Amino acid sequence: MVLEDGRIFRGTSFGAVGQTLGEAVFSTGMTGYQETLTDPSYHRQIVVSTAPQIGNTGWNGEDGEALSAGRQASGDSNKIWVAGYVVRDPARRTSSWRATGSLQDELVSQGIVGIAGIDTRALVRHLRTRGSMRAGVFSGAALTDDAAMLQAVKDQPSMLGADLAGEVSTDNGYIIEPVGGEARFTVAAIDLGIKTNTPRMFAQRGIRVHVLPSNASLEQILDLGADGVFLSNGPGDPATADGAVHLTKEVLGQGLPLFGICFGNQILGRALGLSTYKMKFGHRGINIPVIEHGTGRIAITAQNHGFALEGEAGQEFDTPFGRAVISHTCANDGAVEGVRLLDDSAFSVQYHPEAAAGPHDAAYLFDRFTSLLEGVKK
Ligand SMILES: NC(=O)CC[C@H](N)C(=O)O
Repeated sequence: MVLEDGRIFRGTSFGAVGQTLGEAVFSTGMTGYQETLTDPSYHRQIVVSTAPQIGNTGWNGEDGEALSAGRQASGDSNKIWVAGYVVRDPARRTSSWRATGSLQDELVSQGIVGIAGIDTRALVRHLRTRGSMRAGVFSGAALTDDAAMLQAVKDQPSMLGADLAGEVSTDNGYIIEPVGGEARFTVAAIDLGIKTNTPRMFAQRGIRVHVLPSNASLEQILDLGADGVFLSNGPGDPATADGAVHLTKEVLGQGLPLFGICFGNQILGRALGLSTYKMKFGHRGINIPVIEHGTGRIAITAQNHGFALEGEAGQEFDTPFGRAVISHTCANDGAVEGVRLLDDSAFSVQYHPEAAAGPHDAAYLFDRFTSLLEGVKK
């Protein structure tokens, strides 16, 4: 594994043999690697697991989060989106009643290049000190001399300025019906890299979800008779997502209820006039504490973001759509983790209340959105 600052880690091939390039980031989740690997937000990122042993539950047919890019048609949410995978000690044996195969075999069959046996603790400390950076993993015939590999790493585009939602979004809209069949509300979900569990959370609350491509228009949303709009998570630099920001302003102008997650939070924030920045090494894991201002309530959350909104805890500000507030911040470093309009008609969080993988502390946000739809409908 070659980092853009010239540091090299030598290990053994894990998964497919060959070459991969991406931004090296680390995740502190001790469980949930299948959800991480299939999360479209990880597109173009090489993920390093801080947990030393990975793979013991193998691979199964249920935990994939890659709903995007037409995967729903085949019911297969198991497309691996990470650019590469870095682990210390891969499990030699799969042990789970749900497993259909091993992690190693799945990486091979999907052509995902990885590396094992390196000092991941040293690598993570390096990324934490220097920040996330471009990297590459090379094995087999791709393993050339150090200077050539370093050049390949440096020749790739940076995550800063990367416009990636269109690469993971669905080409065609599709519908996910509510559990039980009877729809109380209809939500238009803008797919910027949507995870499988998000529409599932809506469906469990009696909501029919129309998943729309990232370039959907206000007319499409209005034609559906949507009661509300959802902005999904997704890869890339939110500063490039001008189309989604424009759509969000139109939706807010209509007074339609709006809810956003992660990339969706960055987009709502931008629509409200905030700017975004690239964090040093981001937040990726499933035990990250977030404070809700006003209530002081803390949620332990799942997160996966390398960018964040500018702002201060509890800060209120004027927008063309009414007054807004920085509603949530991270208890570890003060990063913005949520915004909302003070009239509660639009809100979003930087973390993952759909919790796949992760703790369920924040699931109430789906209930809050459902109540909002109820109130508006009444
Ligand atoms: N999970 C996400 O939606 C990530 C949002 C954005 N790509 C970031 O890295 O901050």
